Amino acid sequence: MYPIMLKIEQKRVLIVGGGKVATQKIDKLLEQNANVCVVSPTITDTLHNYVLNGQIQWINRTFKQEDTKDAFLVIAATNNRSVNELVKKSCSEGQLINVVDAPETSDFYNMAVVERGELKIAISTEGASPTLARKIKRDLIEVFDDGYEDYLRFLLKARKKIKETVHDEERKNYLLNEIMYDFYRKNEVERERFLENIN
Ligand SMILES: C[C@@]1(CC(=O)O)c2cc3[nH]c(cc4nc(cc5[nH]c(cc(n2)[C@H]1CCC(=O)O)[C@@](C)(CC(=O)O)[C@@H]5CCC(=O)O)C(CC(=O)O)=C4CCC(=O)O)c(CCC(=O)O)c3CC(=O)O
Ligand SMILES: NC(=O)C1=CN([C@@H]2O[C@H](COP(=O)(O)OP(=O)(O)OC[C@H]3O[C@@H](n4cnc5c(N)ncnc54)[C@H](O)[C@@H]3O)[C@@H](O)[C@H]2O)C=CC1
Repeated sequence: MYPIMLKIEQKRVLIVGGGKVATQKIDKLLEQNANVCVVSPTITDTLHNYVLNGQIQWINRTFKQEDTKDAFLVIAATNNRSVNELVKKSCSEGQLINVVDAPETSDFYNMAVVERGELKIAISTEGASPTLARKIKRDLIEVFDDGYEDYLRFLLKARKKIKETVHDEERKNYLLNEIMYDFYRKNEVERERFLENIN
């Protein structure tokens, strides 16, 4: 499997089924501002709230093959294997599909993700053990604490300024490596000082 980051903002995502698993996937899609549409005769209370708040669209009935038309990405998340298979069959070659109970027929898997601002660490076991992926995520949450969010903002600023102001290649590389020291991650005052002294 080929790992990438996918821009999903405003893209049409169809979720078939409105249960526990659908809700878990939709939460993550909404965080990335996807345009989510759910087809299902029943939905969870959480999804109901999203409908009331205008955050998702809900088609209140069972799946029809034409529902997949116009979707960029599709998740078949019903508790009925043959319905999920039909959803997969209804997709065209170019559509990305995830079937929650049939990894072998999916184009992509969802990953366990640790987010610290711009830093995203995604874990996959390629379907072998989603629970291990979740466990590793919990371990990484401890290692990569909240501080990484500010640190990464600093790295972005510093990198930009170094590229704009330092033209000597050797010094540029020196400075880009210098900011990797934990010292800067842990100390805001040192970060400010570093930014002021770039020349
Ligand atoms: C292939 C994949 C396809 C996909 O869903 O994309 C898939 C498939 C299946 N999951 C199943 C079960 C569970 N999945 C979880 C949890 C997560 N599952 C996720 C991803 C993936 N799950 C993809 C591979 C990821 C990888 O391997 O790295 C995570 C990481 C991300 C996410 O869902 O967003 C998220 C944790 C996120 C977090 O904590 O951050 C739990 C635990 C829990 O819910 O607490 C259980 C119950 C325990 C168990 O069964 O192990 C079953 C059996 C269903 C059944 O028996 O009926 C199948 C189907 C099969 O294996 O055939
Ligand atoms: N990939 C993953 O991460 C995981 C996958 N699973 C699998 O996910 C599946 C769904 O699990 P849950 O969400 O817990 O089930 P659930 O019972 O909570 O929800 C099923 C949903 O599918 C809807 N549905 C049923 N027939 C439909 C149809 N013809 N058209 C549209 N919607 C329909 C139901 O109305 C309900 O909203 C299970 O088969 C399970 O094996 C379970 C755990 C994790």
